[in-house]
Amino acid sequence: AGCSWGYGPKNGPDHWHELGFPIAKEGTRQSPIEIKNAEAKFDQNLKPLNLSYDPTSSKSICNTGTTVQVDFDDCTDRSVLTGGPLCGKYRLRQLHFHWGACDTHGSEHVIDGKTFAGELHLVHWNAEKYCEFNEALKAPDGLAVIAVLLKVCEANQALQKIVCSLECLKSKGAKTDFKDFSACSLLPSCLQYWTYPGSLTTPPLCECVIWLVLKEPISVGADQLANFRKLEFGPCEPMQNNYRPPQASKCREIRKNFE
Ligand SMILES: NS(=O)(=O)c1c(F)c(F)c(-n2cc(CC3CCCCC3)nn2)c(F)c1F
Ligand SMILES: [Zn+2]
Repeated sequence: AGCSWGYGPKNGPDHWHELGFPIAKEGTRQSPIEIKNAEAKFDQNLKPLNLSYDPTSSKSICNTGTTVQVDFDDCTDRSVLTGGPLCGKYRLRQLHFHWGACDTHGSEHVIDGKTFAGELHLVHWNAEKYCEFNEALKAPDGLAVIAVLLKVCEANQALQKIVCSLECLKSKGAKTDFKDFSACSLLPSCLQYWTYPGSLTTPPLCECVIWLVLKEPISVGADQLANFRKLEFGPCEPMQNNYRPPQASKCREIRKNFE
């Protein structure tokens, strides 16, 4: 079954196409991409994002072996995203992070040539149109992921609950209860965004994501981010640089809801 994918020199993004995910090379809407603001088209028909998250829907937090992830109860419409370019109601399933070995890089999306220290992804799926998540993965409008860029400056109080739980999540597969977490507390005050059709940024790289990249980053403290790097991919392998670099835009249109 070959070696499983990761972010190392032998199983990282440049190898994913030969590890069972040919779409990595052959896909037409792969993510992330570089966003050039001047080339993004303002679309007045784009609605504001409408988030309604129930803090009691958070369940657990785990080290998946490639990221740290908070899972939510997505069996009913407890935490949903509507509006923006979306048709229908998208249920929040999980949130997770990507980050670098140092504060100069680690984000997946690159904005006008600028990389950020990390990126938060809030993963939603179209529960109005599809019966389950794995079905939504096969549809061009199956998922909606909100991407929030992380910039290193003052510490972020809303992140602290996640940072505090990291010490018991060091090893791959570690998992613990994570109740009453307010996902919307992680969002910046301004929800202006760029949007484009893309994919999961990790295998299986399904081309099922409507991306919503927020223009305003959130802050993260240098020591908060240092705690993320104490997690491990595997024994003695610090979890860092778990990001995919920008992929070919292949003449996709990027729209924005701000001028
Ligand atoms: N970076 S991203 O693009 O925001 C992003 C996502 F949007 C995801 F949905 C996943 N994802 C992966 C699985 C496992 C499934 C395991 C069985 C096969 C399908 C995937 N569940 N969610 C993911 F890993 C990820 F990185
Ligand atoms: Zn992600």
